[in-house]
Amino acid sequence: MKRLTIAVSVGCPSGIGPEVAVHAAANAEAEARCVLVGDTASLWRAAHDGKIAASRLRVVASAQEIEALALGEIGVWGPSTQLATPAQPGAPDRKAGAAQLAWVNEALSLVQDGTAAALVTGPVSKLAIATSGAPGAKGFSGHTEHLAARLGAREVVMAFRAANITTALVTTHLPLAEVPAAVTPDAVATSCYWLVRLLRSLGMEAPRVAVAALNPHAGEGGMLGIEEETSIKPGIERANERLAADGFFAQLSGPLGAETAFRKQAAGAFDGVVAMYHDQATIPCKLVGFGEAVNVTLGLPVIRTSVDHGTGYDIAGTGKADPRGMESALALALTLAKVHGRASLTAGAS
Ligand SMILES: NC(=O)c1ccc[n+]([C@@H]2O[C@H](COP(=O)([O-])OP(=O)(O)OC[C@H]3O[C@@H](n4cnc5c(N)ncnc54)[C@H](O)[C@@H]3O)[C@@H](O)[C@H]2O)c1
Ligand SMILES: N[C@H](C(=O)O)[C@H](O)COP(=O)(O)O
Repeated sequence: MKRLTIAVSVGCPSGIGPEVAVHAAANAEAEARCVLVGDTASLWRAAHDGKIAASRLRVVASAQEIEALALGEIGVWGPSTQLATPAQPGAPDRKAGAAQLAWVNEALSLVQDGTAAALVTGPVSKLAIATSGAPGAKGFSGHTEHLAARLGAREVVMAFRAANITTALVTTHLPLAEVPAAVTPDAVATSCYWLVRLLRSLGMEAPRVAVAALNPHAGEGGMLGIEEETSIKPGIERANERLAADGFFAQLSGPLGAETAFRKQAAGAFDGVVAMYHDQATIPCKLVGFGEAVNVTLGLPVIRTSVDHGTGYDIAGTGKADPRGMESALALALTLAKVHGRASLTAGAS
């Protein structure tokens, strides 16, 4: 059996990231060799609290040591940045913000240098990172934007996959007031294109995709907004042209009222929905799949998935955190790595 290494940045050490990461790594498919990147003391405490034998955690410091991990062993990346003072569950310390960002970058490096096949990220505090003063942290608004900038990705699309909802966003971490201007034909086309690519990677040869409207009732013939005519319809046309040029077939429908698009997808009429803004996608997705939905970044030169939930400070260290989101994130990363190899869903690769 060929095993693939998945590098996992564990997220805020005062949140539920370390516990869900250790738990999910302990239950991961045999083909996934997990290497956790975070504060070692927090990881050992999470294993102890989660009743996972400490003997299953092994500190590794090189690609060779990772390769040598036995079935059932969980790698802990020894060169990870360490905290100067122990993290307190549920009591985030902004000083840990720099470490959270460092772990993302360190786990990414393992993918970039070929040691790992995919990156899975645990939940971070955006505020702690953005205010940490660490190089590259100012203005941190999420992994999606950070990874795109760090990797020089020309296009990046945030997507979520739950049991019966798969959705890609046209805009991500943006104040709502700035959304209409950001819903451009190009942005709509990019999101449609990458959602089709994701669905194809998951085995759908001719995905059926609904493109949501921005305005109530799809603009009601212009009475309730014009973006459907000025941006979304031209965006769908551009997406169809790009997909055809790349030899990909898909049925793009829309703009459809967002409520209709998601309701029909949940009922099986569509394989995916393109959403115009963050909460238009995350509310339905997390309503039906919270705790097990996966956040996946499309367009990067690496495979990156993540949990759909946040740092859960109110339950950190209590044993209440549901690890299924991290388990699903590991499983999707493994699936994509098997389909694409390390090269990921990059433009040009099919
Ligand atoms: N992938 C990420 O890095 C990511 C994702 C979402 C939010 N965040 C960040 O997390 C912080 C807190 O955000 P929030 O309060 O909006 O969302 P949250 O997901 O942390 O918490 C919302 C509620 O859901 C519960 N919850 C979350 N995960 C759970 C799990 N696995 N099992 C059981 N219950 C769970 C929490 O206890 C809380 O009551 C913010 O800083 C936000 O930016 C990070
Ligand atoms: N938008 C995500 C969610 O709602 O779950 C979350 O904020 C994390 O986003 P990044 O993957 O960009 O950090």
